[in-house]
Amino acid sequence: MSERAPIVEMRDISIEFPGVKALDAVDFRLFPGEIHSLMGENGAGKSTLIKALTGVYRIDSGSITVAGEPQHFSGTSDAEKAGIATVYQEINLCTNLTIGENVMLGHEVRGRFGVNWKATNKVALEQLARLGLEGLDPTKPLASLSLAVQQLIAIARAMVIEPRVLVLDEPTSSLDAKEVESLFVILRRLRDEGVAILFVSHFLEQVYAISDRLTVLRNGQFEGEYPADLPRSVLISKMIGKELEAFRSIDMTAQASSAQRHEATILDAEGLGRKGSIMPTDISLQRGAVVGLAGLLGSGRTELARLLYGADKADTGTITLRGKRTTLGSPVAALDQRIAFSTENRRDEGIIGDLTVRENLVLAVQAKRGWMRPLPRKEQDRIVAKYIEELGVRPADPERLIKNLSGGNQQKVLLGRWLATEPEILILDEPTRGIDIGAKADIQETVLKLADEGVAVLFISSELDEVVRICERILVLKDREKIAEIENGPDVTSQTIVGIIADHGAVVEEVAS
Ligand SMILES: Nc1ncnc2c1ncn2[C@@H]1O[C@H](COP(=O)(O)OP(=O)(O)OP(=O)(O)O)[C@@H](O)[C@H]1O
Repeated sequence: MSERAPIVEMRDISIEFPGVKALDAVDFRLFPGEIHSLMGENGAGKSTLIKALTGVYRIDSGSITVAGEPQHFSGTSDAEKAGIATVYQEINLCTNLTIGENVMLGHEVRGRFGVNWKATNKVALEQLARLGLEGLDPTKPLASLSLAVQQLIAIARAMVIEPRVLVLDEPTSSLDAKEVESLFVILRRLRDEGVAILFVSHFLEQVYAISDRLTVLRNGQFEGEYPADLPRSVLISKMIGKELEAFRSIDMTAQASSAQRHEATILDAEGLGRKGSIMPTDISLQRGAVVGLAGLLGSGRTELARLLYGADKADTGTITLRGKRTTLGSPVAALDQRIAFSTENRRDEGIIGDLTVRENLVLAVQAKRGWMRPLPRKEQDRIVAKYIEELGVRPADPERLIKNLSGGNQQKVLLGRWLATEPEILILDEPTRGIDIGAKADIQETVLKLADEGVAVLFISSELDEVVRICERILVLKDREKIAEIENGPDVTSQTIVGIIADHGAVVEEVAS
């Protein structure tokens, strides 16, 4: 590949934020017709490099050339003009418009009397067909599509400008396995047409499945550029800068410790359900046990969790907490009962960007005490120091605005916020999403440690491997219904769960149907 000229060449790129050198003399090359993954731990500088390439950030020094032309981006439209299109993690589409309007937004075909919708929809259809989505009707509302298909629409929209480079920042973080495969079919198709694709994901499996080459960043520096057949252990050690044995194997910890524990039921829900959200379900949580909720997106995992911590009201069933019938009217009432919930949706429900790491971390403790009784600063400092250390938040600066931390580090602060309330029941919804492999192991270990200390944990994750690794009991949900509950053991693998879901027989949505 390297005999050909790169379409993008970034040389010696540096970007500094107050107190952090986010990129330090980084080189990066992208070739036409390749899928290239940018790899690195949380905070390594991946998003910053992408933002430099897409014109969101100005570079402090270095040079960017696209197709041999030197570029000086002072905004995203400059990057677009140079042929660089971006699809961000949070899809920027308008749900109140049609599919065609979304694809063509800003590029509508105009006639003498304004927009010619017939012609616009025709072009939209061609764009969709290019991605193999010809089955979709451009005149239908966008809202009629699943989130996964909306993501494909976002790509169709990005492709309208006929870009030479397509940048995808964590495009798979809310897709299930089948949806990821549909996305990959489309990416391969575009690659084969000669588009250069830059891909960021924390899912190693996916990186290996889709990439031709990899660039690794570490601590804001260029670590290396490799073909994508680099052995995994080598890749990981390049990302974390240590040999792999520094990694702890925690596979057996869950099963060993669960055998020793006396498990007392702390929460027992019977027939808990809510119309349109989750069918009546039995679930019980024990002190010292990690119970997993597995299932595809939309299977009702989060909906069930919301009933357990009082965010939604159940319309059937009962909750017995510490032996007493209870109704939890709100999340604050749940906190009073020492039930904490960490959400998967860190941007909308979790993180408050304009507050510092310290303020974000103590928020739940403060809410629990009541806002009239401010937490003494000394106590705040103690809590903050403890969780920054335990969870390895980087940079370890409590006074930094949280919006300036990398996504993975924000996720760690969010987890710390709930741990700080010292819950007896901890509900974690996708706690390791967007988190690099080193930090993931740290969080999994923290969860097991909490269980060892007697906390009852409900662990929700789309990554079945992770559920199997740390949960001792697993509830499998499908189509808003519990379809199985299994004890974990040496014979249980992620394939066992996939099998349970597949055998249950319902049809998974086809992308273009
Ligand atoms: N706007 C900003 N102001 C100050 N510091 C920032 C800003 N954006 C990023 N940083 C810092 O720059 C460094 C690189 O962050 P970046 O978001 O590029 O990492 P990343 O590799 O994308 O991480 P993740 O995998 O967690 O998303 C981090 O230390 C981060 O805290």
